[in-house]
Amino acid sequence: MQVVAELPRIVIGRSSTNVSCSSRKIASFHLGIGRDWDFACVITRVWDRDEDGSATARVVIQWVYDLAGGLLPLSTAVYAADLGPDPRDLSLARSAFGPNLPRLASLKCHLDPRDVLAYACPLPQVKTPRLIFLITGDSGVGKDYCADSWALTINTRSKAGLKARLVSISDATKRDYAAAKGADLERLFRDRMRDDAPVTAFAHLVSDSMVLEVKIITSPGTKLARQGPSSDDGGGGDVADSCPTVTFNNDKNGNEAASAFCEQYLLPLLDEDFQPLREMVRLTTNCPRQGVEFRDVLGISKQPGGVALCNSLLRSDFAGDWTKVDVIACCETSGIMYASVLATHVNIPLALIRDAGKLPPPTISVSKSSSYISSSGSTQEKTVKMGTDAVRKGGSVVIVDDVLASGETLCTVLKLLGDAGIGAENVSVMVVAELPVHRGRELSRQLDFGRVKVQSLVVPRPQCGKADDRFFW
Ligand SMILES: O=P(O)(O)OC[C@H]1O[C@H](OP(=O)(O)OP(=O)(O)O)[C@H](O)[C@@H]1O
Ligand SMILES: Nc1ncnc2[nH]cnc12
Repeated sequence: MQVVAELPRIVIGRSSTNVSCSSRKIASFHLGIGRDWDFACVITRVWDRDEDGSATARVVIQWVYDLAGGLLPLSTAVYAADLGPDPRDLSLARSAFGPNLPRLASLKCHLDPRDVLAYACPLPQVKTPRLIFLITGDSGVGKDYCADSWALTINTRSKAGLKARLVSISDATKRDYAAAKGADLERLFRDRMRDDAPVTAFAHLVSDSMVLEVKIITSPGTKLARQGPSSDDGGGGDVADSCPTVTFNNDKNGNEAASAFCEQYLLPLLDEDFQPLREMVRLTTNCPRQGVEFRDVLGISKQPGGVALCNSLLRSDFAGDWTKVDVIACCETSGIMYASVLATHVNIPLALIRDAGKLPPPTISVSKSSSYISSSGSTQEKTVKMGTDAVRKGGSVVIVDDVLASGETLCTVLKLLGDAGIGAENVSVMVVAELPVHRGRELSRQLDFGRVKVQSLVVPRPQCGKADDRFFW
């Protein structure tokens, strides 16, 4: 652990036997922190090698930390090398890396998920929010009021002890986010948070979190009464392909209705059962090809109780009414496993969509681009088919799949259903795991399927052993 701080500059050496803060090393610090400093303070104490790990060595090291701790507030910058893994080095790392520290921590988390380079630097834990509720609605419907109420309800009532944090998506938030994630700040500033499809616009930017939209509406009379006639209506109004996760009617004054809504609709989304399912999705890097992160969603079935848990969540999380669903549609291969178990339990027939040549005629067909995982970089196309009698024209269909990634598979199924006379307004989608980074919702919106309600059970957990999973935001 070595530190050079400015005004006064501090060089702190911790080493056994050989004092390593030679003038050569100090010279190299010059390169590390620039030349605009006047002097460096070198703090060094030594112990004999055979006292490594002894009480004496511990006292010596503590002395260095105490002295550095006293001097750091007086410094303006720090040069750091060989920090960690001692957690006491964290404050030195903070001083050394300043506002870049969260970004460095996030990069380390992604590039070294198993913490092989534990000795490189003691970095803070990256806290990834498990779930983000985007509260939307026209100006004056009471977004701030409801957000306050719901955060309070979550913080006091969540059985899993999850904590909610309120954040407004201001320029400052975007700046913090860009610093932490290395995102393109210019683009974040440019892209307005679109009220008509905010999950689509936002989810890929926070791709380790589940993003859900809670839309607040009121009658025009209530809005007028609360806000006055001269208000500027900043919201998007009713948009044809708006598809919020849940909608809250905030016409009644007082907290009672908001709090009851949270209990009924939001708290179940924080159900503890989603967490084990999320953890069952293992990650393999560079599979099936270099640069690809494979999420083994089908592997849930290899874990004790995995299929049963998944099935029960698919059943209970569905925002619609299973008794009004005519058919569950699924596309080979992996989706069929989850769809068939679900179909058995909700007693609904399956419409199987299979590769050409695997279903008896008569069939209808559509061409399909490869899924993100199955494509080998090229744009391969194949034909998939469905029996003409698999769905009734105008019937109500739920598509079930294991993964939503690029959305190619989902859009193919939607096209096929469209050709069979099932309009987007009669279709819902349930997937076990969503990988927002591949922007499947965006593709479905581009192809005019924005009105289709897509629900996913989990966004697989970020592969960082240190993430604090009790942290809701
Ligand atoms: O959103 P997308 O990029 O289309 O990815 C999602 C699809 O990818 C997988 O199918 P795939 O046919 O690759 O593999 P499978 O045979 O295991 O179902 C998965 O089962 C989904 O259907
Ligand atoms: N299991 C998976 N992991 C990663 N990307 C995918 N795209 C489709 N399926 C996927």
